[in-house]
Amino acid sequence: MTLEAIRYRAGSLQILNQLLLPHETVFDEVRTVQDGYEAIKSMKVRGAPAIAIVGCLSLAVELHAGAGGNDPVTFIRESLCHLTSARPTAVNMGRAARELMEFAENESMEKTTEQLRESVIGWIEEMLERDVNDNKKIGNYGAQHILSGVPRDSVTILTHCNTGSLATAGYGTALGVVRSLHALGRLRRVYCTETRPYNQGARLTAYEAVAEGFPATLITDSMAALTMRERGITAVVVGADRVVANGDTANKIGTYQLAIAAKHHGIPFYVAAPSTSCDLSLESGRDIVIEERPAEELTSINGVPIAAQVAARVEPAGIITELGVFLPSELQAALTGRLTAL
Ligand SMILES: CSC[C@@H](O)[C@@H](O)C(=O)COP(=O)(O)O
Repeated sequence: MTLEAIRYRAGSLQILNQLLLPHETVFDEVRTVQDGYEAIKSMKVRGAPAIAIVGCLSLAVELHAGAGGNDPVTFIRESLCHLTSARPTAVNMGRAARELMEFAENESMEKTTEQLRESVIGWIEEMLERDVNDNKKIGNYGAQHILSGVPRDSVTILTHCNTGSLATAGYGTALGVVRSLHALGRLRRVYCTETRPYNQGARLTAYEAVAEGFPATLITDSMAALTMRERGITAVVVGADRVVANGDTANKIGTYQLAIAAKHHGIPFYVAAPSTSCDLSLESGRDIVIEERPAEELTSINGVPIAAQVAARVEPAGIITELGVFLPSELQAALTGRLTAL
């Protein structure tokens, strides 16, 4: 079974409102490009591939109703530009916009406006099917690769954020690898990080794991390094919002520290992403525009304030004890009385 997050038929689009999960299953109607933009911006729909698919499908629905009149190309261009601005870090929407615009401009040279609308809708509808097929291949490649290192054993995976059916047209990317391992009977357990501040791991990945029957354990983000040390993690597998030419990857906040902890523990770290998430026009990760979300997403949960409104930054330079201030390397000596603070 695979969860359904996008319901589409010609002229009609409904999306599962992921802000209400796991408590409520509500499908919202998307009738216009503006509805699509708002659903993406507010994160009713999220995950790089799903953002692009829902954005483009919202355009398909409006085109089906005749939007753009005698000049659909201008309408398509303005709509794609608007949709791309909703979540800039995930490259899939921007890339789909570029490719679709090129297609629409070519089609407009030899087709009537009605034919143009139809062929653009057809192009968009293919995105849905392509994404599911790509994800199944990612799942298969990833599972086979990970299993090649452990020929007989089951494996334990740690993943971050939500990269499953809810973040794609179906099957998932990093969670697709987990899904394939489970289907092969080789998944011992998947550890899912809660993924603060928006809790996609706790609200969405844990929900998918229960729905699909994966053996899963939810951990706080702060438990990840210890889990790597104590729980026999075979591999860390995460998704991507954008992978650039040198392999640098932008993904949900917290991915960087997982990569560092994995390296420290000698655990292989994989990024599972379709080629539509790759952006070879950028040389390094420093060129990626990183989306800044509202501070309230950290200081409240579902509108309930949970924190004082301060800006905090932690850069520990030593360990301050009642005996004095010590470097980590000095602590043992300090606590056993062999060293005194200056
Ligand atoms: C297949 S989803 C790939 C990425 O978009 C995913 O790893 C991720 O970080 C999602 O973040 P989100 O902020 O929930 O859109």
